[in-house]
Amino acid sequence: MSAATLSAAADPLPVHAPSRVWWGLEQVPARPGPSVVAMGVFDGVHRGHAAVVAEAARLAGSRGVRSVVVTFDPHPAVVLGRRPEPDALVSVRRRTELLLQAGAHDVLVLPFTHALAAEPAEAFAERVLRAALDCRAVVVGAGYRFGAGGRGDTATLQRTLGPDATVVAVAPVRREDERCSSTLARALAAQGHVQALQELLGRPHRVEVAVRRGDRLVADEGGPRRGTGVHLDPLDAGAARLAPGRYRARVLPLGCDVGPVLDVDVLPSGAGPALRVLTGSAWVLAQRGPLAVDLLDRLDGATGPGGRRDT
Ligand SMILES: Cc1cc2nc3c(=O)[nH]c(=O)nc-3n(C[C@H](O)[C@H](O)[C@H](O)COP(=O)(O)O)c2cc1C
Ligand SMILES: Nc1ncnc2c1ncn2[C@@H]1O[C@H](COP(=O)(O)OP(=O)(O)OP(=O)(O)O)[C@@H](O)[C@H]1O
Repeated sequence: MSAATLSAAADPLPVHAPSRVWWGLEQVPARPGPSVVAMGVFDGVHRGHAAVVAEAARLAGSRGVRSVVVTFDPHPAVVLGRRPEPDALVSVRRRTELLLQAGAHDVLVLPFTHALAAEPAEAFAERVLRAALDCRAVVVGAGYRFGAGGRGDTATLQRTLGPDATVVAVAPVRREDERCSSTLARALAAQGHVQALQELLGRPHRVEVAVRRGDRLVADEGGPRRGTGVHLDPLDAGAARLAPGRYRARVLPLGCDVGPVLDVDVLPSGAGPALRVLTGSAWVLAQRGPLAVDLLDRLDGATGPGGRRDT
């Protein structure tokens, strides 16, 4: 379909309208305007995901329409019992932010339920992509499967959306010799390989925290040692459990892009990472709002994949 045909279609939401996040299909406006859709889970928004979202944004831009990411939460593998526990790399709220930063105009978060898992791929493409989102093109990674039994693929999308629709399969983005995936990213986080994780994500892995006030243990002047510092509470339980240990991290007021590099402990804990800064406590306590902790290096001897030291 030509750009002219697409722009001639009724579009009550102009392409320059502010970005939106729709929490469920019921929040999608009745006539959202034509779209280019990128589809998948996108936990952590790694470089492979970013390539898919960027391709959707590029196609949408060339056609004068909006790009919409359709994402599922919780992860189908968790809902279907293929993974034992919720272990997302980032919360779904942060995921939506990262998807918008990667170039999506809008994000549709669909609750993944057993009922949805049973829906055939064709029915999903018809109901959500075509009817709700007026989708003119779909972008997924090569080999992406969806729908009941995982039977939907790019051929299913082409057949259901018709010959005028464009279906793009993005070639696998790799880190070293491995395909980037959220599974790999979660494994690197769990092993504390934060440098490798940064290469995979294209940015440092971030944990957002609140400073626990009135709980300062011991002043850190005189050098870091266990039992000193300020506790930081993760803002949401979505972050995958990071390997306990000592890290070097850039600590930033949320929304800013400058801040000091501090030593941070990730403490063993039952419910996600609880953190403690060991240096710069005075700076941390002087901050008013929540902080972002961008993990840069492991300081206590973790080795990278293949035996390479991560520090
Ligand atoms: C619309 C839709 C999207 C899906 N997307 C994903 C996905 O992104 N990643 C994933 O692992 N499974 C996804 N699934 C789950 C599988 O495709 C499939 O439903 C699941 O493997 C259930 O298979 P079963 O019927 O053999 O149990 C999706 C399912 C549906 C219905
Ligand atoms: N390395 C990659 N290169 C290109 N596209 C990718 C890559 N990884 C995932 N995609 C695509 O990005 C979208 C979202 O990916 P999705 O989260 O479903 O897969 P994933 O990263 O392999 O996650 P998981 O490991 O949890 O299954 C899908 O369309 C998927 O095919």
